[in-house]
Amino acid sequence: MPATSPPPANPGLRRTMQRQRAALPQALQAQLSQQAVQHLTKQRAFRNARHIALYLPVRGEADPRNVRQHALPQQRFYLPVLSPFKDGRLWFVRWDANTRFRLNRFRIPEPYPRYRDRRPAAWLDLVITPLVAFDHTGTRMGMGGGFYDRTFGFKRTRSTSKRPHLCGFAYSFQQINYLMRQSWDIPLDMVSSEQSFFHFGTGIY
Ligand SMILES: Nc1nc2c(c(=O)[nH]1)N(C=O)[C@@H](CNc1ccc(C(=O)N[C@@H](CCC(=O)O)C(=O)O)cc1)CN2
Ligand SMILES: Nc1ncnc2c1ncn2[C@@H]1O[C@H](COP(=O)(O)OP(=O)(O)OP(=O)(O)O)[C@@H](O)[C@H]1O
Repeated sequence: MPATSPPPANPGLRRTMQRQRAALPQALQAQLSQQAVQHLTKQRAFRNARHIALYLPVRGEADPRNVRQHALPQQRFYLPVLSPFKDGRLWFVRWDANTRFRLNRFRIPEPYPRYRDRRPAAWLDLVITPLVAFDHTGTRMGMGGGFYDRTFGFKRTRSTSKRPHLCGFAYSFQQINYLMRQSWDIPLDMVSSEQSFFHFGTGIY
């Protein structure tokens, strides 16, 4: 990798992958998502996790919502909310039967950002992340807002604690040979797709 600053993230690839994702027929989205849910929920990383962040899928994203059907009694679920402080970070707010939703500025439903329902990012065990593309080293390309990278930036320096584990959730066609890792990128620890479950690195989950 060159020592000079990296080129900007590839907007052409991002758009192509987003379009391909949105073009999947709905029944196929549901079927592939269900298989990825099965792979994920068999993992020790899932069974050992108590506080788990999911996301509500939009525009053809793989759908992790049925993960909750495999919930163990002690598990609690959370959803990302754009921080009301407009600092480009995500809050994670409890998702249960009482959660009320509104649309955020990207027209994605999110829980009302009630401070008392919020769990700091560092106190989550497992974060299921949406993604546009990923590679075999765990590099993630997202929607381009930098929200997950900013929110989990603390993982870079906290080498003794691997929590929370970041697990991408995707269709296998979203795997790309090689994504340039940017200086701010926080790599994924795992990815679940309909074909496989990937563990990157050597961490014990
Ligand atoms: N389902 C889901 N929820 C999520 C994310 C996500 O990727 N998927 N996010 C992941 O971070 C956060 C929201 N981030 C987002 C960032 C950009 C766009 C988006 O649509 N961007 C437009 C450009 C819009 C603009 O510039 O105003 C685009 O891509 O065309 C959407 C969500 C939190 N919630
Ligand atoms: N820790 C950070 N501090 C400051 N800026 C950041 C940080 N992380 C990302 N950014 C900025 O966010 C922008 C978008 O980053 P990137 O394209 O990697 O987003 P993404 O991971 O695809 O998006 P998302 O996480 O929202 O799905 C970059 O231009 C970068 O400058």
